[in-house]
Amino acid sequence: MTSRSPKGPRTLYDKVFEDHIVHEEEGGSTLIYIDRHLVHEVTSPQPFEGLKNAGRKVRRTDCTLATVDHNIPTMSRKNFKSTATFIKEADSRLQVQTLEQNVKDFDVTFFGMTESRQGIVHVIGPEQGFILPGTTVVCGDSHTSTHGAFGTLAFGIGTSEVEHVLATQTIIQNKSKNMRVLVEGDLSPGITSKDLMLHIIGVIGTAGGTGHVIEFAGKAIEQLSMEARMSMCNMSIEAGARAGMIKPDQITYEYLKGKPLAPKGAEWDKAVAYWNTLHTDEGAKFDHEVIINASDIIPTITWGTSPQDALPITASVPDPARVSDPIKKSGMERALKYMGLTPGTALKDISIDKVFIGSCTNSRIEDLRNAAVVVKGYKLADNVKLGMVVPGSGLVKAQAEKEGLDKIFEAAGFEWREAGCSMCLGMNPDILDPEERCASTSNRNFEGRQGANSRTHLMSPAMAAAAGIAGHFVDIREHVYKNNDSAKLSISQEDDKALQEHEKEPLQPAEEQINDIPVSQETKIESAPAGMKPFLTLEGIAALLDKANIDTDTIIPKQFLKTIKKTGLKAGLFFEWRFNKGQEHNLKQTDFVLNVEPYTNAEILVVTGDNFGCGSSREHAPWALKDFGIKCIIAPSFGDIFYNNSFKNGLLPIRLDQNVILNKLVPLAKAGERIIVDLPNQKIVDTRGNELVGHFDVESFRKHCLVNGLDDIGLTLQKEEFISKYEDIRKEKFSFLEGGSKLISPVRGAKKSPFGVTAQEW
Ligand SMILES: CC(C)[C@H](C(=O)O)[C@@H](O)C(=O)O
Ligand code: SF4
Repeated sequence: MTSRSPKGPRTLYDKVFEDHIVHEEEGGSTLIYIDRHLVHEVTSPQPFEGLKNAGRKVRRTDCTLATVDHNIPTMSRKNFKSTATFIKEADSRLQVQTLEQNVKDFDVTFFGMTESRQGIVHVIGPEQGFILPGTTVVCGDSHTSTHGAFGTLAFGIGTSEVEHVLATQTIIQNKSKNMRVLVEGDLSPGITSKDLMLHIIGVIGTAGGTGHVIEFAGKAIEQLSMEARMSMCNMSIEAGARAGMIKPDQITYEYLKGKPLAPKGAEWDKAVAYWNTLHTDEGAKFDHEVIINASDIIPTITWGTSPQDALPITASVPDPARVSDPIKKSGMERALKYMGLTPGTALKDISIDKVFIGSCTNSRIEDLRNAAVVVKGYKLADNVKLGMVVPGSGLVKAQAEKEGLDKIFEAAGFEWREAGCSMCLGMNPDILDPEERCASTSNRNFEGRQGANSRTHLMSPAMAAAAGIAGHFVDIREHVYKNNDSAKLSISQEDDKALQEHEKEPLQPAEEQINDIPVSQETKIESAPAGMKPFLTLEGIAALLDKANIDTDTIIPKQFLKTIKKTGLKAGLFFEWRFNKGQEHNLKQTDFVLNVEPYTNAEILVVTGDNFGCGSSREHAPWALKDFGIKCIIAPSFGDIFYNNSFKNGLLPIRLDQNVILNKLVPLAKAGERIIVDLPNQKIVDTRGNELVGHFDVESFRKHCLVNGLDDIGLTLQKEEFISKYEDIRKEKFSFLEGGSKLISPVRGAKKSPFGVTAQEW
């Protein structure tokens, strides 16, 4: 088994993956080198603590760049004195201060709150030229996929993997499958890459890309700007993909040339010569291909609680009565109830309470320009309580102010804020009140995402801005622009009619996520290091979750991510489902399965729907499940990052065919009977010894680690010889990557920041 593709034409993904192989393990796992590691405050406290405890250092500080974004308030920093006084919320403050301390202790380049290069982690990296074509990029954040716009292999990782990368500059990976989304033809005027991506997710579904790396290709993609490409690749994770990629081209090079960390002179020429080889060869095979006709796409927004609930703006709220699949039907009913919507209502008739323009999907300068041109000369509608514009970085903010965009927004009644994640997930004070409806340019509309019981509709910046002006959703093509040259865009009635009938069934998710290797040989039990308990046989009660697309925001909402520890997360598990706010805001337990006897003692979750653990990379999800007592989850498919994170925490995720789950396991779960999961023999039996599942797949390396309770940082460090050999070759072949974030320098007049690090202005 090798992760190298056979001789012959290769895809863009094959090429980048193969150029980073440090060592191939038995059984298909591969150690790959990581060129760029972005770090933020939410997923880094535990890894840095892990390094400290083990006496390890950050292997390549030049390959690492940190900032603060999720927790920070977005109000004016004019009177900023210190983090201690500026961040009022204690847990948020502690997380930010912990990173401030860690970057000092580990000598990591950091854009803190006192300087203009701070911003959302996925905005600041490209802005500096830190992200270069052909590199491998990771971050403890699912939207790392953004950087695939440069032809990088970029993906989100869990907190354990953050520690692994900090310590070893490598990561253990299984090669994903290749998928291509070919977007043929031209996008119509006014249609953005956000509309295109929402449309694609609506077509393939949130599990459509699971186990794959998607390459976006075709004429419509080639015509997109770098910022528009980033918005698209950003949401590859919402399509379930490991990563999204677009081949680098002239547009990429023009964007990069002159950026502070982009190669210069002869190194630039050497880099471009390499980058020009980064494309899918003629005749290369994709495991899966989807063809989209760009001219089919009209402005698209979401109506439900999953990004795949996307419809053209001309459509109406869908009717569950027309859906036959019982899991889909009940999911849809639940979403409509949550969103407070009635089937048949025209999307354009839905009124809104708030507008959020920001997030790593749509907070770059082009996004702000597109929104500003819409609001220019208008005021927010009377029913709109708040419109917020949150630039992606201090540099975006400065550029927008130079162009006068802030004044346009403020004149219309929008609030102009400082850079950060803000209301995309509301870890800071920017949240919606219960039942408030928001036109949002972010990427996730999960239950509770922007605040408990909040209602999020995803759309492009221009559409969100127009909704703010009108007070309800509008078709941007009908917007009348004031004081500028943008003409009203025309709608082809025919196109609209065809698109109204949009209830397309998402494609089935890939039948297997990763090539599992059944293990026939006996697994040798080695003694486990302290911390991870070996996983052998588990006997326990199974609780049933009859739902698809259970995202990690639902498993553990954002307010529980502010911890700097891995423990004590049980209280937050399925928080919105397990608790209701009673009178005087006392928490009351609901009749959610884990609150009901005997399932309060469940050790196994049996999930009937696809894509359990989709969405965010938060390793807090497996931590919370483990803390509750869950040790094994059985589902038809899992979100890739969650699947990975589970193994790192001794939690066994098992993928089984939906029919097997329904026929063999659901009856026992409903009866509250115990089942036995036998990992060494890879089977499931009942307490009388009857076989329920004769064989389940699990990759041999993962099984080995679980059965032996092994820490994979220790294992990787034993490969030091291979890592340093790779680094020697890299220094020659990819000399233009050397130096990295260490080449960032403070400018003249830089001031000392309150925590003693020189503020870096640019
Ligand atoms: C906090 C972080 C782990 C998370 C992610 O991985 O996506 C966040 O950025 C999000 O958008 O939910
Ligand atoms: S998705 Fe939202 S919370 Fe996550 S990194 Fe992007 S802006 Fe931040």
